[in-house]
Amino acid sequence: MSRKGGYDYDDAYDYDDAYGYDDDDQDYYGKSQEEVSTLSNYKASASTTKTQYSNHSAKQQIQEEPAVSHRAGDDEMFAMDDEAPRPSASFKIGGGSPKSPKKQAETIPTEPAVLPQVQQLRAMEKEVSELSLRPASTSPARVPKVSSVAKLSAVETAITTATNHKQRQRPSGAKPAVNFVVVGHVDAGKSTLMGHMLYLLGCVNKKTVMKYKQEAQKMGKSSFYYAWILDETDEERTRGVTMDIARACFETENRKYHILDAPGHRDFIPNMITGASQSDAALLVICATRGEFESGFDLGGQTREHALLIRALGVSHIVVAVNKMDTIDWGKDRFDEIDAILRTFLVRQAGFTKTTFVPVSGISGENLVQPLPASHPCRKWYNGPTLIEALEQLPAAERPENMPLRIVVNDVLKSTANVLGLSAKVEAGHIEFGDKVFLMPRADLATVKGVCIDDHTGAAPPTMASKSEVCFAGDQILITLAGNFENEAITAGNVICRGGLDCLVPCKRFTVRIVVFDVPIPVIRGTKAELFAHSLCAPCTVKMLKCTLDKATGEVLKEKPRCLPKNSTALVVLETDTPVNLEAYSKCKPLGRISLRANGITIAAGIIDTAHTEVNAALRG
Ligand SMILES: Nc1nc2c(ncn2[C@@H]2O[C@H](COP(=O)(O)OP(=O)(O)OP(=O)(O)O)[C@@H](O)[C@H]2O)c(=O)[nH]1
Repeated sequence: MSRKGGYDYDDAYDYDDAYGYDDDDQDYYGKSQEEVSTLSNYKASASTTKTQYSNHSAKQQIQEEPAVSHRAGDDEMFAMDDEAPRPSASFKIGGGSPKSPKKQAETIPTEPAVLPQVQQLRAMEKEVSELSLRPASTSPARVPKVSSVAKLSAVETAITTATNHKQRQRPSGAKPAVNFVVVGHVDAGKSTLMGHMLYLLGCVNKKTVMKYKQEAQKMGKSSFYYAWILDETDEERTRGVTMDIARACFETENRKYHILDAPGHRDFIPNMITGASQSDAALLVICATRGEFESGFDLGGQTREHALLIRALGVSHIVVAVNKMDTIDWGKDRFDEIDAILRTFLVRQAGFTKTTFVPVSGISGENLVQPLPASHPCRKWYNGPTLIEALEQLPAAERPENMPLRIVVNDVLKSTANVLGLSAKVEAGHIEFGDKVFLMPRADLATVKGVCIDDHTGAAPPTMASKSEVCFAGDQILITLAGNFENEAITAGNVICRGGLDCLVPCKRFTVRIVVFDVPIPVIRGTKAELFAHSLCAPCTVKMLKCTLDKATGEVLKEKPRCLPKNSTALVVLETDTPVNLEAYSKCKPLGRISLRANGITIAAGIIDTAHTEVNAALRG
């Protein structure tokens, strides 16, 4: 890529152009409730799936944290009557909790720590998008070791084997799908809020919720029963902490939603990254309780880190749920205070252009689905949307449906020597029954025996695709493949592609444009890190520091710098220990975004400029 004249980096970078926003940032305050569309007829669509991401979950130890003082009291939960739960303005709180975010609190930085870097990253994205020459033909998984000799010949076969497929268009009447990740500081109430919303939308029946309520009470965790709708493992329920990404779907009149509920605890950031890298939008859940918002937002709090990460991973649309409003009596002053601090950060530092703030209570269900009644204290000062209305207003994402097929494997649901049942996301292209595909990086040839959108309704996750339909970019799918597989070798982070020119060639070496986060130790040649991208996690080494770049202009500041201090922007060469499924951002955005973590912190994020696939070039002439 030519850098003649420098990159067109500009502090006043136009996010609107790059992300399709309008200039008129809609503000819901002051809008009458009547102006906001009412969305009462949401259809129940599906329940939840917990994706098993073994590498980043249960084995990790959570540090002890002090008690949280603002919880729904165990004995003070509203009683569940025969009707759907009613919002309760007089809902009380109390009780203790085994965990709290307070330990992570330090000081709020006085100056924007990452603003230029994030802007720089956005500028990088824009530039490579413009330079794109042709349509490019869940917890992350450690890359398994593969035999390089066998793999090379298999990859050669894939590159030289064109696999035919039919051109397809998504039916024009199909509802757009929105994938959104739910993020926020530990204990902000993410799972409770989403679980309650699924219940109110009719995706989870009352019997199930009652069962969870009783079981949670027995375990002394009665305030967590809505969270149990998403937190399905015993360990999560005992600890009251989300550890893995939980998936769920629901459908409204206009949209299909796929939720990825991410863990808030910093030990599980890699799992959160997996969710974020598959999402079009984010729901950031903030705890309005005094002291808790501050803990989450201070340096080291996950509100800040999550927001920066999701933006760096290409998520540009965000809705902020200001949760636990019941703990502050739905006070306008506190809401405004949070809005002012957080909006400034999200816009100025993280680079989001449009942010919608919605006051809610996940535990009582207020303002999630039904508008607040006129007598509600919040209605004195808030006439904006309910949470579901705010989600309905997220723009539909553009889908690269006619690009070369790229399907990222999130989970292996069933695995035998001849059949694979996978949970996956189509990032580009489309797929249907009978298609011949390759499973990278091993380049195993496979035939699609079943593929369908993952919107199951059963309590337990399915193991196989139940039907066959054409699935397109953006769809979360279940797919069944027939072939000859080495079971252990198929993991999350594998990518399904076609052969020939559309083949995704695994490689180890990448030139990447990164922004360095607020790191205590500079990045140097030889720095070891974990590279995260889509569902992948691979050990890597910084092999070369090519140059540092000017934040404003993108011009080369210094060739071959000796180190990259915090907040710098640079072009580096990374090498993974084994070949991985990534490609240039200009060819496929979801496969071209990476973040680097070392010693438990995120040290950089960036986009792939070049994937050095020599074998690809040689074979294709
Ligand atoms: N008072 C009150 N308590 C809430 C509300 N929402 C959640 N909680 C409580 O906050 C605690 C944490 O809720 P979770 O839903 O597990 O929080 P989380 O953000 O999903 O937690 P992690 O995923 O582990 O970070 C539970 O005790 C909930 O009952 C709310 O709106 N009001």
